[in-house]
Amino acid sequence: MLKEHELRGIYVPVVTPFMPGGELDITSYHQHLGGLLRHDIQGLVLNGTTGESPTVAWEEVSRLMQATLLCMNQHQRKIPVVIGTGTNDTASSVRRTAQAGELGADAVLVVVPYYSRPSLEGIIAHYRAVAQVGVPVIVYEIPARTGVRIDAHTMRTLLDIDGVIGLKDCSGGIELVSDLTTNKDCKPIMCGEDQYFHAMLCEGASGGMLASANVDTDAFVQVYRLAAEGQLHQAQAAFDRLLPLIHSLFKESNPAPLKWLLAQRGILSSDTLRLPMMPISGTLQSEMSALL
Ligand SMILES: O=C(O)C1=N[C@H](C(=O)O)C[C@H](O)C1
Repeated sequence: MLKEHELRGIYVPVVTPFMPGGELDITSYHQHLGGLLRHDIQGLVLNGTTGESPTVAWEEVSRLMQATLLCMNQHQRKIPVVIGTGTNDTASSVRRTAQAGELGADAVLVVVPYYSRPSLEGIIAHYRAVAQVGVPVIVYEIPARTGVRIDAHTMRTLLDIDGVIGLKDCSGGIELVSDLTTNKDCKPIMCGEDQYFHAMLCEGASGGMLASANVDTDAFVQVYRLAAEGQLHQAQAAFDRLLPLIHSLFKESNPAPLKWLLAQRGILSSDTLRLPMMPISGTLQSEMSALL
């Protein structure tokens, strides 16, 4: 089970590869994961937004986890695996969290319940119920996708829940992390907003769960390492070199640009997404060809 102090460094939210017909492509998954494990990353996230959780069935999450454990075994590299289990139904999130624990997850990533616009009391009760399962919980705040914004006061209440070990912050800026880290005992905050990675590290984030790290993994590891060593200017310079990549990867909905790039590089056999997600536009393809 993941401890608070292990929530640091680069965690890669892995893409879920599909065949052109939409079936899970475990061969591409193995190939991609094998490549990621060669880098000094601290963890993996399965079934996150980048893993297309809305269209991946739980039985497929289980196959992805089995493939992950096998691949780590083959590469003799065991790192923590976080599984996305959050939904907008508390009972289903609790059930999935228990199942993730049985599959061997070290922690679960639980998105703020979306769509039904629950009250803050409802959101707190949701996290209390999920945390009671006993698998460490990482709160996932992403208001642009959920339609609910958690203020710093409520976030402190969520982080105070026993069994919640930290936060993945995709709140759209650095205000939340700078507010929360004024408390030196704050639980770890992982940046999930790729373009603010360096800025969030400067504000006290402990690392990042970054879709872009599927691509230039070593460069993200280097930014983290330099910042952790206090070499903030060098970290900034290294991060600035990554910005064109990050901007391209988020010009259309993640993970469509990322899958296109990985397929062009021959890491995935196809850039297939499941509807309603669509492959990237021709305009973005031409623009991103420069990244090849
Ligand atoms: O996979 C995730 O979870 C991530 N989600 C964010 C998003 O797609 O908005 C981006 C982040 O890099 C990883």
